[in-house]
Amino acid sequence: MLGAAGRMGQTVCAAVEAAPDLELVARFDAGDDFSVVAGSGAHVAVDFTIPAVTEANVHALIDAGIHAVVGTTGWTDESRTRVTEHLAQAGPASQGLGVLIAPNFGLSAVLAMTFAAKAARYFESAEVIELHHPDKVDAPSGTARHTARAIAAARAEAGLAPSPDATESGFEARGADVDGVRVHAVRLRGLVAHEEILFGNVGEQLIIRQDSFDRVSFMPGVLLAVREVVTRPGLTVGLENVLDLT
Ligand SMILES: NC(=O)C1=CN([C@@H]2O[C@H](COP(=O)(O)OP(=O)(O)OC[C@H]3O[C@@H](n4cnc5c(N)ncnc54)[C@H](OP(=O)(O)O)[C@@H]3O)[C@@H](O)[C@H]2O)C=CC1
Ligand SMILES: O=C(O)C1=N[C@H](C(=O)O)C[C@H](O)C1
Repeated sequence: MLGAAGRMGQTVCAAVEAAPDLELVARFDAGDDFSVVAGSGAHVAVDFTIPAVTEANVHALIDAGIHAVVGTTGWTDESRTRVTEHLAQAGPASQGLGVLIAPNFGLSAVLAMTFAAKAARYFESAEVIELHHPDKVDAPSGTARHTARAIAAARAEAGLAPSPDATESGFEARGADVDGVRVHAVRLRGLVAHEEILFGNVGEQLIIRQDSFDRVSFMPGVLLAVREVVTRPGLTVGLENVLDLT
């Protein structure tokens, strides 16, 4: 487990230790030598660290011949491409390795994203609001970015015009622009991880909302990914692929 002492890391360690078919063989954190992982005999590593280090961790795991399940945010098209290329060029010890990166392992979040992508083509307006605990270091959330990109792709495929918006000044109040979809981030003590996707037409509105009230909500998805990644060579992005929701 990479990031073992973190909020997600501790929860994953407990879930793995409670799973009869899995064994926790190494806990790795900031300042530790990577030999803790490389020499552990691990088949699969789970990374919940920080955006600044997660890509380097994945490259080190590929070099060590260890499959990777990644929940850490901060991934870009470029960093994902580098992982795909590394997997393709990997030596004999790393042949057939799988890397599964998911912006969200919660079933409610994965379903919300899937439903939003399906709904996107039918509405003139679409915006995303993500709401999180105030200790989160990045904004907007990886989940909200993934959601907005999927909405944008569906809108583009359907030939929709940009969401109407007459705003002339004060654009900073309109949230981040993710591929033309506005994303708003709330940070509030008491929250864990929540997302609302709003769609509007003249005279009607659809709101899709999901709430992770506890980090245990991510664990079935993380454990499913740990079991599945060994059967999926190459890079997989999004748990929706494992759940057959695409
Ligand atoms: N995909 C999903 O379903 C979910 C994704 N996340 C994402 O997971 C990530 C972690 O979230 P969370 O657990 O809340 O964050 P935390 O800050 O609680 O945990 C991060 C952990 O990573 C450790 N760390 C920092 N640098 C390194 C390093 N170089 N090598 C190894 N470990 C390091 C930190 O140690 P230290 O504190 O000593 O620096 C800390 O223990 C975030 O990007 C978050 O957005 C979160 C929840 C669900
Ligand atoms: O930092 C968090 O807590 C979470 N991060 C992920 C994200 O940025 O989407 C997943 C979930 O929202 C919790």
